[in-house]
Amino acid sequence: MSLAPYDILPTPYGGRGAFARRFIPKGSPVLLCSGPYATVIFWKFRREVCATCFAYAFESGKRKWSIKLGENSRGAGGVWFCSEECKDAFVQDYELVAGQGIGWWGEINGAFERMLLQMGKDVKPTVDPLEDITAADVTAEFIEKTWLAAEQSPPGRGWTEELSEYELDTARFVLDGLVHKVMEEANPAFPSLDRVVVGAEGYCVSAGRWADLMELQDNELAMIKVKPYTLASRIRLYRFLRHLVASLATRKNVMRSGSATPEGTSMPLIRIADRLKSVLSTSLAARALMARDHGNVFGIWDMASEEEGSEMLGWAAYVSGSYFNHDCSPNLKKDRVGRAIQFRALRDILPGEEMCISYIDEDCPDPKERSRQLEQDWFFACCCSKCKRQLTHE
Ligand SMILES: C[S@@+](CC[C@H](N)C(=O)[O-])C[C@H]1O[C@@H](n2cnc3c(N)ncnc32)[C@H](O)[C@@H]1O
Repeated sequence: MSLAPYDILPTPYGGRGAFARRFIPKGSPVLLCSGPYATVIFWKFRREVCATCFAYAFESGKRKWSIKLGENSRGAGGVWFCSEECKDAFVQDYELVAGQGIGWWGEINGAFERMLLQMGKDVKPTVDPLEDITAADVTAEFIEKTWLAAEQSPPGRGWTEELSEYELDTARFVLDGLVHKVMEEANPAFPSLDRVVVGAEGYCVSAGRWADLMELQDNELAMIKVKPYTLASRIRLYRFLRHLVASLATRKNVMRSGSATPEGTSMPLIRIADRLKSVLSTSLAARALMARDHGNVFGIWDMASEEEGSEMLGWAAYVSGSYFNHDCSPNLKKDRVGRAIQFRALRDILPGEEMCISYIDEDCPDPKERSRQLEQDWFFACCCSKCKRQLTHE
């Protein structure tokens, strides 16, 4: 029997949601997700935000964090932390075999940075017809054919095409998700994957597994209909990641990080690089992750109050937290607690009641304006009872 105070069940308006199994008093902690499955800290904040607990250096009176993992040379990759404990926790999280280190992780991120150095050099002007599609062109069949064509064209040599900062951050998010997928396959006994406990914080879960992430509703078609240019962008990111992995495979014989094989190569890197290459040989996994990005991820915000104007530092996929649907009169609130995200009851919740957060500013009194925001930014038409009530009484 599940330890959660709610069940995940189909909703009358499609997809699934969380329904209270018992009476939940106001203020009770309902769920604590200890960490996300995939994360990205915006590149411009990489030195200011701890990669483990997301602490923002400015809030501690510092310009940046000084504890770093990775070499100092240009294009070597790197990641910053607020403390040695956070650095150790990061290594533990990515270590395939305890004590072997995460040299392979540095190599992959270094390769990413080297691709950035090549970007924009010797670019031959090309016209991508996908850039000009309109909502009328977008059908499930068209999207399918476009992805198929992308996976059938092999990764060329070198990468010079420019990607926007947002695209690069999305590529880092997707890469992090794929890395977790292949780590999970390489070591299915990874101890932190399925942790579930009930303690003072209520029902607590770990990041979950790829299969859990894939259970979430995807909104590929809905999003591309609203923003047709995202199809070209997603295909570009897929091609970029294939290039990245191809470049790893050709460098493997000169690597010395991680544990050495008799040939002097890095075993964990080869294992991960080969698995990444295989996972990107079709578009399935990268596409599925992108299809669940918008609509399921949570922004990582600094801790400043709303009046002070808080800043978004990145975004993260907290799988278990993503089962909560939106309601314009929510009964749950969420708070970030370091790397974790916690959900609490905003009021008493009755058995059988759906448990929802708000994805937007629910104080907006105009239901049409709220619907517009949800359709434009979240790609769905709101079916909550407040909207239904307000819209039918107009
Ligand atoms: C974070 S997920 C919530 C879990 C999702 N229902 C599932 O089964 O995976 C967000 C998606 O749920 C659906 N959704 C959430 N709140 C909704 C609402 N108030 N009305 C209609 N659909 C909603 C939309 O499809 C949205 O893209």
